[in-house]
Amino acid sequence: DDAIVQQAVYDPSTVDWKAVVEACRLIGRFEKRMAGMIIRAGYHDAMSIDTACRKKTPGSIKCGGADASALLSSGKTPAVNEAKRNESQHRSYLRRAAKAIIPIAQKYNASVADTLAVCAMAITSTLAGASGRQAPNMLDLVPLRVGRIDHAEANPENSLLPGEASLTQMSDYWTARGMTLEEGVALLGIHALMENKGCMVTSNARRSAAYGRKLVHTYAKGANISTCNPYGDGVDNPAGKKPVKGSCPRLQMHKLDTQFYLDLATPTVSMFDVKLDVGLKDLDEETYRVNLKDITCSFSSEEFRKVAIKEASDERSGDIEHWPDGGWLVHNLTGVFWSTNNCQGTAKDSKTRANCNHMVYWPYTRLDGFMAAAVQSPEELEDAKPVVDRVAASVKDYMNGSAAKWYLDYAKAYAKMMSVAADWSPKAGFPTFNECTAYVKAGAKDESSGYCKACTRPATWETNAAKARTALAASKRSPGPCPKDCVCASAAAGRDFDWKAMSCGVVCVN
Ligand code: HEM
Repeated sequence: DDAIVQQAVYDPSTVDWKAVVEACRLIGRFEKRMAGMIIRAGYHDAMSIDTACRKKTPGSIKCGGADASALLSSGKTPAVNEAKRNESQHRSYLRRAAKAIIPIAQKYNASVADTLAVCAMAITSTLAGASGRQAPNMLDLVPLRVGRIDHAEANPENSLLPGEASLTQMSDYWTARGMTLEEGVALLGIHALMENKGCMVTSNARRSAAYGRKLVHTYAKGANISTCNPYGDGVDNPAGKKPVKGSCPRLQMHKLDTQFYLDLATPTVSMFDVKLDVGLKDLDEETYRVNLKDITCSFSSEEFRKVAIKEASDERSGDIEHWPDGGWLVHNLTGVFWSTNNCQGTAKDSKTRANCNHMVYWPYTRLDGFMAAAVQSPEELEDAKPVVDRVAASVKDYMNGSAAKWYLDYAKAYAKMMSVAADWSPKAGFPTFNECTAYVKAGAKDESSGYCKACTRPATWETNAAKARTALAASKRSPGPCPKDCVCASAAAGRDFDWKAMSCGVVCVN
């Protein structure tokens, strides 16, 4: 019956979006690294698209898109579980994002896909921005449509761009997904958030036999190593200490500005492969100690650092083979190496010189390195000139332009990316983020409408970071069966949601 199906349609206008945004910001304030992880999760969710499939069957949910399948798909193999794929392994970021996002969606009766899109755009405001300011909330810059429908079925495998792709492949990749190359370049500026930007303070970086003679974060025995973002193991720095300011001019951790483009435009950039094929348990004591520092350095909260230390020590003692999905150190990164020679005053371009005050080694992807080459040494690239020129023009634009311009372009591109292949509810629309505060609660069912009864916001609504902590801790529970009194699941029948794989929470709030 049409009327009943219509009733079951997801209506994003009933969601208290302002509260959703606030909840996302609490997550970011609790652990700054969660910003990068959630932003990356949004990207992986939205752009895992089988473009041939989409061409053949436009709008088919099986072809991929921003449907929260990155967070909801479950199963034993990568084919049916996006979190188990290679590209999802790094620090288990998809799992961490799922644990933060799903409870928020449940609480506010929003789709998980919408919650992920909204959070990924709002959480930027928990990071430092350009010139000592706070980075903007991207939702303040552009409107974001809501009404995405969730699908717990995994999006197609092998549909994300590998880190070693060429510029031509990158151009084709974005174009096939309805995005422009320029939008892709604007999005990649987010790689400013890649981990360990200036965490470690030492001049003793060296080549390591254990790492195949690659330059890594390995240091001469007894080197005086300190971190700009002190970690909380209680040995070198007191637990929970905030990142140091002032004495660490190279610290870029948790800072969202145009540093990515400035780096790409730094003279004497070169790339090398870091094949981390040695597990923690095979490292000598000194190297292990430094690696531990390095690992914990990129987290801002004591809680996440403790987990990182525990998991590293479990891996070292052989209790877990890898952490926790088999992805601890096995991912292959391409390092991008900047000589600082030209920073001492020989560089012709004063703007560039002024901005190359970073460590000699920061991790970026090989693709990022190719983008640097488009600016530095285009003759070395095999890509067609128009592609190289377009990449170089965009990079230079952001290098020379104001951060405000990049923020705006990035926000536009991110909102578009989260929308191009979404499956929309007929009630999709643009929220003002100031809508009603009503939401549904578990247990009671309004017989006349078939929905859960609306209820008012409890007086004890969470307004502080301590509560975000609780939410995170609670979210570590694996999804259980629907509570007995949760009679509202049927209200979501029209939403094509896999209730077996997930808890019933998208409708029912515990
Ligand atoms: C299109 C080509 C892209 C490639 C090849 C790529 C690849 C990668 C790789 C290899 C890493 C590092 C992981 C590691 O250390 O093992 C990374 C990190 C990251 N990527 Fe991308 N990425 C791409 C696009 C994007 C886009 C469009 C976004 C979002 C707008 C994004 C957001 C991030 C973030 C935030 C991180 C750091 C996450 C963290 O805190 O660990 N990436 N990416």
